[in-house]
Amino acid sequence: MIHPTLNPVTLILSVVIIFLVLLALYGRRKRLEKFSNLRVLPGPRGLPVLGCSHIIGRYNNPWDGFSALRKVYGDVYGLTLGSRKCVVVSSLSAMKEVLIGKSKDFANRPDFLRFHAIFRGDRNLSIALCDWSSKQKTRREIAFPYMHPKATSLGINRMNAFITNELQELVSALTTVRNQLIEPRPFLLAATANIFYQYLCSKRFDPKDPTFQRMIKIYDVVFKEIFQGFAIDFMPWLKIVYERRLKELRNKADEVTNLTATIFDEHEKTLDVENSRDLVDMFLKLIKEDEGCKLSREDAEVTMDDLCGGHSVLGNLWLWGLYLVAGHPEVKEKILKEVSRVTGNQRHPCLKDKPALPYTEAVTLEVLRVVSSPIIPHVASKATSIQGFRVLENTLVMFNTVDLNMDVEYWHEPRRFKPERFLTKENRVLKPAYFFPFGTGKRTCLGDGLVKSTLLLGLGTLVQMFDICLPQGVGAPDLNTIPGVVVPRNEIKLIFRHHPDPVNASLRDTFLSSTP
Ligand code: HEM
Repeated sequence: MIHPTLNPVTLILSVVIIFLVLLALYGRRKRLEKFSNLRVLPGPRGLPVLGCSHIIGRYNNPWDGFSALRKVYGDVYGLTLGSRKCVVVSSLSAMKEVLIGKSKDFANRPDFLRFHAIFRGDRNLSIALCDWSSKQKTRREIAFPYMHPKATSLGINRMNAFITNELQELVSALTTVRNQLIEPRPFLLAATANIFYQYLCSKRFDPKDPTFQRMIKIYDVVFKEIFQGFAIDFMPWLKIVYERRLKELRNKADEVTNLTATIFDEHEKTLDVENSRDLVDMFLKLIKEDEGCKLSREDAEVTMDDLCGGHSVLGNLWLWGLYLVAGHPEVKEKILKEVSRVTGNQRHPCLKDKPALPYTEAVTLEVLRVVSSPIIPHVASKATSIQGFRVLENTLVMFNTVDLNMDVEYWHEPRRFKPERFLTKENRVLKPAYFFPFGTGKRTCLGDGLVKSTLLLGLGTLVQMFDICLPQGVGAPDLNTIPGVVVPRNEIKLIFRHHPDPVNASLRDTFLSSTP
């Protein structure tokens, strides 16, 4: 019997609402059932507001903190940093599960306020720090082949030409300060910036151009920002305190943005869709011709900011490389011997020489291992699991590659700088599957080709031309303090001496006659 105050419409609505509530409850139960087979992540208990930030904050290098916690909680553990749920993965199988096996579940990036500030207020404009989307798929599909030219292609010839020309410029610049104790960083950054701008945008700057120098400085600041963890990342309510700093960062990034916009304007005026000159042209062509294309000019510009900014990462890695080589005279000797044999010291090495330079290539891999650049954190786009542990949506995943690259299970004497570990008995380069310095899977690095090529020729050429030395009284690099520290904490100083005769005498004379 219908209640006298209940009309049929109200009744039907009530039934529908009850049905929907039951359905939602059933769905939730099903999800919980699916999840109930999963284990709860072990990990330290956090404090209100701070989470476990106070534990990690005790260490000089956060990766030391994450490694210490691994000893207590295992290869996969959870912790909160501020208000963010995080998982730290340290074993090879867990990393592969996240990056390859479940790459779809973990394809997003952290939503840090700093990342928005660096990329025009919207990190999704950037290619490295955006969440996964069809737009990201499109721009990776264009950028990836361009950044990885085939061995016999025109692209590799261009890459080789830009690298070798800039190395000549660099040798000239270093010749003017030979035998002096110098900070090589600005020299290296100018060289890598010009390699990148030429390869990506067909643009070369005079190293003394103030706009160029300012741009390099800005990228240096921005790059340091990206690689440092800040309280605001995990406690976004600190925004009020950081407001000024975020604004400064945004203003700096805007200067670079203006430069890129000018480069795009110049390209647009002379665009020939049949003959793309570079990656800028390829993006402009796509935007012009493909009506359904989700990529805007702003997306393309910020993508270029992002890729060109990679020169700063490479400059720092190269600096670490020179420091490590200078601190290991036996390695320096072997590079010199190999390069001299291959070039006869009548020329500098080029990319065609790569197969004949296995030792120098092994040195580049050893530099990458020792420096152990962290993989940019990933974020779970849905509730999922790692190694049977429950992981909630929006959880941030950090990869402890420092532990992996220093694990005695994989590496003999991991805290020693030994390039030979990457060589087979037949003197061939072998990169083991447990070593992936550029990440792996859906969001793997786009710059690895340029990085490996520049580092190979950069180390080979500079060792060929100079006896690179540490300052007197400075001991060999301490391999306990370098891993995970992408930007050297203290400015590295080196001396570039000319080799005594007869090593590369003719090459050296070329530079001496052309420099004051
Ligand atoms: C100098 C040494 C470098 C190292 C060791 C390095 C390493 C890495 C790593 C580990 C990742 C994360 C992969 C992942 O999340 O799974 C990454 C991402 C990325 N790298 Fe590099 N990188 C280097 C230089 C560069 C350079 C020079 C460029 C630019 C040309 C570049 C462009 C990128 C981009 C765009 C991504 C993000 C890709 C995406 O999210 O889809 N990297 N890199």
